Amino acid sequence: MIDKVYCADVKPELEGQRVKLAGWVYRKREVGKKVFIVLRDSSGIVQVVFSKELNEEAYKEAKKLGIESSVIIEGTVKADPRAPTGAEVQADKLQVIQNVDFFPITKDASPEFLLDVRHLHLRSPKVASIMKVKDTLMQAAREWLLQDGWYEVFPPILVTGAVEGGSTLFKLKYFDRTAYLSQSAQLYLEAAIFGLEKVWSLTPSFRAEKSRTRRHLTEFWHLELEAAWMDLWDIMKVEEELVSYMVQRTLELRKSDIETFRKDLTTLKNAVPPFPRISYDEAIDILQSKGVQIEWGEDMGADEERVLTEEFESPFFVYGYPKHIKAFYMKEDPEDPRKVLAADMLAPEGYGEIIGGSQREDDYDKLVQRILEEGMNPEDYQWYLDLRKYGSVPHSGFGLGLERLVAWVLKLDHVRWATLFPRTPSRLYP
Ligand SMILES: NC(=O)C[C@H]([NH3+])C(=O)NS(=O)(=O)OC[C@H]1O[C@@H](n2cnc3c(N)ncnc32)[C@H](O)[C@@H]1O
Ligand SMILES: [Mg+2]
Repeated sequence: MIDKVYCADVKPELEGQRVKLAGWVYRKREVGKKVFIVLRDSSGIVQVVFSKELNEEAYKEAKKLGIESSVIIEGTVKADPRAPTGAEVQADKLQVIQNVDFFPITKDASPEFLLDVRHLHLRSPKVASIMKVKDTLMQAAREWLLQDGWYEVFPPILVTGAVEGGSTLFKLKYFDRTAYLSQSAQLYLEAAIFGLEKVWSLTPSFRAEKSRTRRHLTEFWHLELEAAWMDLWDIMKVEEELVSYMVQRTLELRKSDIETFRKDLTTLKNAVPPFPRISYDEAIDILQSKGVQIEWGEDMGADEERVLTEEFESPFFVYGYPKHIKAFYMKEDPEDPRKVLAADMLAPEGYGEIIGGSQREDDYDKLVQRILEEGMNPEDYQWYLDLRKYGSVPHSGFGLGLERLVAWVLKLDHVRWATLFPRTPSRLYP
């Protein structure tokens, strides 16, 4: 490994020190007998100056450099308030690893072109910031889950049935059988709670969603929790404590990356428990009072949720949805058989649903009935039904869409920017 420092390490207090840097040419300009390079590495950028007077050989080589050329440079740190980071390196040594004559990404590149060359776009500082924020959100989640006594488990991705409706399953040939890509690890997490009680997983989930919205991917990263003995209200508290810790910790560790995307941090700072809670009934009343054409019993889509989020300055819950618009596994509300014990967490600023959660039906016969009502075959879910035969317990859980959380935290205009290689109905390459 090269004995180097990072661009972000080059600060005014290092004035006079000799440093070695390795990275890529991010920007380049020539002024008189000097070449100014903005060098990029994983930590950020720093200005590097090559001058004919200091070292003619390095200066001549620097003149030939193209954008994104990979280089190793050595030189002396000089504090300079005019430099982008307050200090620069006056280089006297340049090793060109690979010179690039033409880099295809230009300033006026369209979003679709950037996605066509996503493998090259990943290196941009803004994309790197998104991925650092996503990394920190998940590191924070792991911190919280560990200290709160949750076990990470590793459920299968190759499965035999739907969790969230058969219409969004990706089917594949599994030897002489049919398999599907997992829509959610939930059912397997429910099996795990009888030994571990509180479990979580981070897996890719797959939805053959034809909806082309700014919040749908066909493959997304799904953080899911499941807990024995918890009811809906318990799991909602877990959700708000986890999301609050993730957001506040990321604000603490990645503030400058976040501010690259949004200046107003109010809603992020407001993400502290208790999050506001409204019932589905209250949500319908609010929407109708704002002129939205929606009746009780109808599902809220992205547009309705966007309107609803205008009422809040923090994430909030909507609970108590009608049974017929929700999944088979959700427990009927004992106080109102038209409803289920389900709650979604919605992010403000128009982002809407980031978490779907519920208390699960723990009665064998009622679950069989719900499976039949949904037109599914109980035999396909025999293993899942068994969990209601051998020491069934009240239990609840939820799934958080990691890209949707990142999109809200950074105010991205589409979840596709929150994942390394987005998958949508029209995009499978690169
Ligand atoms: N363990 C559970 O209880 C999870 C449950 N079985 C489930 O999958 N619920 S969900 O369909 O609302 O999806 C959960 C979250 O997963 C995200 N999600 C769900 N679908 C998508 C798509 N297509 N693209 C991106 N993100 C998506 C979104 O944030 C949802 O709130
Ligand atoms: Mg949902």
